[in-house]
Amino acid sequence: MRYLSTRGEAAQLAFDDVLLAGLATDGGLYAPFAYPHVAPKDIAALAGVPYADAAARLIAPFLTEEASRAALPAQTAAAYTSFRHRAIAPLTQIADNLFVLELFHGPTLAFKDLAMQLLGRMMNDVLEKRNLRATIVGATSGDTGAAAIEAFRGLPRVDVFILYPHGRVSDVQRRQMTTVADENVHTIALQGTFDDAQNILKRLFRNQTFRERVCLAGVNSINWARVVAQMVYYFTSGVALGAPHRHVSFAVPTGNFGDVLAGYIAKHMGLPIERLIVATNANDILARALATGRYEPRGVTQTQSPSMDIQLSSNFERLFFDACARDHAAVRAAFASLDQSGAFEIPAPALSAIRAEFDAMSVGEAETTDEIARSWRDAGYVLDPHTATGVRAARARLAQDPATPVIALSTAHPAKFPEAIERAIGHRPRLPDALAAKLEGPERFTVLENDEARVAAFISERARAAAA
Ligand SMILES: N[C@@H](CCOP(=O)(O)O)C(=O)O
Repeated sequence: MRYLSTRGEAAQLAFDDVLLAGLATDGGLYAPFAYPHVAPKDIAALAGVPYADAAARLIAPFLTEEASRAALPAQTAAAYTSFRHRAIAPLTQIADNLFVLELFHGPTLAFKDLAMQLLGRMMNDVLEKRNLRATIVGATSGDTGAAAIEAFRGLPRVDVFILYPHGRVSDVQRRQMTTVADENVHTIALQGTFDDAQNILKRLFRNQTFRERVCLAGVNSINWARVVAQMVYYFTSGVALGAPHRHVSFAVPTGNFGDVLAGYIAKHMGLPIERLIVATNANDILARALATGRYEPRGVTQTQSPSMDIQLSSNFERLFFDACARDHAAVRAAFASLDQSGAFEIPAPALSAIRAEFDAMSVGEAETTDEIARSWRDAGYVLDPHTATGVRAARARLAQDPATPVIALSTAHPAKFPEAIERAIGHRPRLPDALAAKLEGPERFTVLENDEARVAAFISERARAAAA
């Protein structure tokens, strides 16, 4: 399998190079030339298979080098040992045909661990094989940062710099990043929004001199390996509910569009998915884009689901690329228009293609609180505020099509957002003891203004790859 940039002007790469490259040099995102097909008998054969083995089977066709394919089973086996649930991603039913896929049993209590624990191992192996160092820079609205830090802390070949929006993540999310003492971890509180942080990150990737000097690598879902690792739980949960013999729908709380894109990849590999339902909070660019055909970010609104306080959803570019029949010029024109005039129109055939597979729904603050209270009252189940948007959207889908099961992705543990939970149900969920103890340490972070040059200088001064 080889990879091409959505914008068509960067070198075509093998998987291991894509893993280290992050964003393509032309500003596009890497995508595989084709999605590997999984035959119905091979989907059925995943029933009862341990999660790590299923991951190795499903991810292998995306790798280019034979040696990397050979190393994969050991990497997936190691990646999921730190999870607190034997099933890794268990399903819980909370209403008729409504299931919650619990993706928060990893070390940082969010779905990001499912991919990041594997990515850390894959990247480290490639760096060792090539005798290289890397400087990982990541942008986070709350969960990616902690997961990346946990996956890369203490690794001798890697320095990690995480940019988060100052004052816009929960206390638990912040402490998960700032109480880590390892010297290769640097946490930057950016005076801006997540979109500002991600914009800086993308500009750093397009600054060839900086990119080469620090051996820049990325772990956001701009990195294809993140998306591919997240595709696995769509298969395992779909199979648990009867795939390939039965269709299922998925409701996915969405900010940067990486998680729901992983569902789209699973569908294009052969998993029988009826609908992919995008759930957003008040930051509703995706719901508006699907409804109107105009992709137009507005100012970011702060909500009780901070990880989704995003207006510029990076991975929408990969979907748009496919929806435009992989026309690089159309992608370049759309994203140039976004840069220059702040919006682009989705061409009619592309919009129809997207609407054929996706629904979208924006869930407001009051509805989110109401959904947390309802699921607790009716099912005795505590949803985190992000998951609540997904469950709300799943209920709306079930009202239209009660016969097809809907799996709502539970993206984070409720204990990461105690205030939101207390507001809805009157008490705070407990953090798992091991994590609570870790968060007690002193905090270490640097506040930087929203300025690319300041951030670049901060990183250059500290990145060991730059000094080598
Ligand atoms: N919601 C994310 C934002 C970054 O998303 P990613 O999937 O591209 O890493 C977060 O919690 O940080």
